[in-house]
Amino acid sequence: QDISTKEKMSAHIDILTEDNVMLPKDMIAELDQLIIVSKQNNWLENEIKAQTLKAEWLAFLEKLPTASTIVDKYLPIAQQQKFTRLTVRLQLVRLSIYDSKGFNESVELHISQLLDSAKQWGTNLEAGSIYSAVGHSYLMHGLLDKSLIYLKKAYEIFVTHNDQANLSYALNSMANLYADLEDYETSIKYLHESLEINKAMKDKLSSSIIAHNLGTTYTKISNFEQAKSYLDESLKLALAIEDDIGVVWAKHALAELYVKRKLPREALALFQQVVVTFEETGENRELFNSRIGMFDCYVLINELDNAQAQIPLLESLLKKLKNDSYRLELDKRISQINYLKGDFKSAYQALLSYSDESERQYAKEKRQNIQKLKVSFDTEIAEQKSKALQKENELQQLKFEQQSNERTLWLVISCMSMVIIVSIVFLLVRQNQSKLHYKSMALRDTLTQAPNRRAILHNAEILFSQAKSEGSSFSIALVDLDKFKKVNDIYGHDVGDEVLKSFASACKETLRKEDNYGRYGGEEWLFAFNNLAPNDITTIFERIHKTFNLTNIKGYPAEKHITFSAGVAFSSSNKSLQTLIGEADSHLYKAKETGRNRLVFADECHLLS
Ligand SMILES: Nc1nc2c(ncn2[C@@H]2O[C@H](COP(=O)(O)OP(=O)(O)OP(=O)(O)O)[C@@H](O)[C@H]2O)c(=O)[nH]1
Repeated sequence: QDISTKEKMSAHIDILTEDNVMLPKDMIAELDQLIIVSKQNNWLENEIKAQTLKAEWLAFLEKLPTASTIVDKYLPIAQQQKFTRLTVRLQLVRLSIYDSKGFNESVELHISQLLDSAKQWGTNLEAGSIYSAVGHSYLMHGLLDKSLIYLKKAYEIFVTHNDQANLSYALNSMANLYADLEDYETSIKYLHESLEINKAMKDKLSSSIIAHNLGTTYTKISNFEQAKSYLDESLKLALAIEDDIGVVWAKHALAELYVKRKLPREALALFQQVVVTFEETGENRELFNSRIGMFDCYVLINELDNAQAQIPLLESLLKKLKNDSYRLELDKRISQINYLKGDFKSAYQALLSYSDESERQYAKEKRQNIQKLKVSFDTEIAEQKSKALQKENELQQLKFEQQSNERTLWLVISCMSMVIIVSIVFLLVRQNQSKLHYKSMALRDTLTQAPNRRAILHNAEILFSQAKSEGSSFSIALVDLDKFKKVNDIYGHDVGDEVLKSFASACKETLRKEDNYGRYGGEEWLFAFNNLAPNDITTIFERIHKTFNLTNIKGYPAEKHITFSAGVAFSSSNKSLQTLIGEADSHLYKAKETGRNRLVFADECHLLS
């Protein structure tokens, strides 16, 4: 392999990580080589990558102390260098090491840390690996409900990513779980699925392990035919890949199957083979189990001396194992062999010891179960608490969102209210304005914009009453434009209109605020004055006359003057306004009669200049 550059070596280690075919010992040898090269070149990431893969393999081969040394050294470095994926993998190796020491608080703590980091990975493969390892760990410690939760989580992630290798591992763990629940049918179903995947991947090592599991499970349900076929397959695969441990395990399982099938000689032959290997590898647990198997076989074929010969060997193994359940197994056999050999006293003593040990173990197991339940219960409570906290946070968040929505709603409502209020105010103002407009229209002459007949009569009435109550003088003047018909006839009605407008403007410009005037009808105008002497009235009309004739009237020749005539009447004690107007009218008539362009009072006349 070309490992001449850092990148090439890294890619090569990735290929090794995916490799399912290589023999374990070749894999370890290759990794050791890569570790040396990366150390020489200072390729730290490659070194950790290779060490991680090596630790995974060692843990898988149950070489836990060596795996542990690697994890202790490289996990802190991976964390420090922020090699997150490698960190997760090393943490999982550490979990499997802790697992082997039994369920305790450090396992629980490690699991909760791993689950925390799994959350950060979402549905990535890393999260799947964590869930799978956690599920496996719970499974090992008999916490089956928890195990199932995490194995299923892992299973879903692996299906999504189509990660066959991990999928088969999760399936295998699930199969073990159902076997523990004594639901062997489900267990076998998962094992078959897992085996198919591994066969498709040509992963002989995993296939051998799963075939072994299938064989032992079929043994449990006494389906000896299937059991034999899968154990044979497992043995064949293990031999093909020179997996010594796999070979021994398969033979061991076959031997147990033969014991169950009451074929002690066949079983014995296999046990005799496996003990040699277990003695070499120092796997004392398996060695002990095999020697117990041999003992049982010798008893079955009635070779009691050979059976008895196993006892001291088992005793010395037990010293190394320091396991109470093995003590029980051994006491049972000691009692049995003494009984069979007729040494009833020793048999009885061994039975007593068996019974005491059994009682002690039962009590211990009970305590352990209680402890286990307690840990499980505490975890459950912690989980519930964290869930409650999460829910509370979610609620808080919702509340906050609701509040902000409410605030927005109120803002919208306030804005809308403001808009509505402004609109209403606007409409009210408009309405008021138009009311004023209509009011002004009702009191104003539309052509000249001067007060109309209604207005001038109304104003005159007010002034008249005021003068009466104050005892001041009040006078009325009725004015009529001279020969206005001619203006219309000669210059047109429009020009006539312009003349009327000019007269109105001349009046407005000239008169004081307190004087009142208005268009009485056609070209006739009514004026109402308070506190004015005839002279004052004359001055006013002179001024109006002047202003009127100085005004440039559109369509009317400037040199041609328009004159007007007026009849003035003064109030006296009991005259009404109408009487006064009537008087003024007759004075106007007089003015017209006497030559126009003049003011006629009751007894005097004034010519306008
Ligand atoms: N252009 C115009 N003419 C009007 C209006 N109102 C009345 N007139 C005209 O004013 C004229 C009034 O004429 P008359 O009352 O006969 O008298 P006159 O021609 O003014 O002559 P004297 O009053 O005798 O000086 C009529 O021809 C009306 O049609 C108006 O609003 N616009």
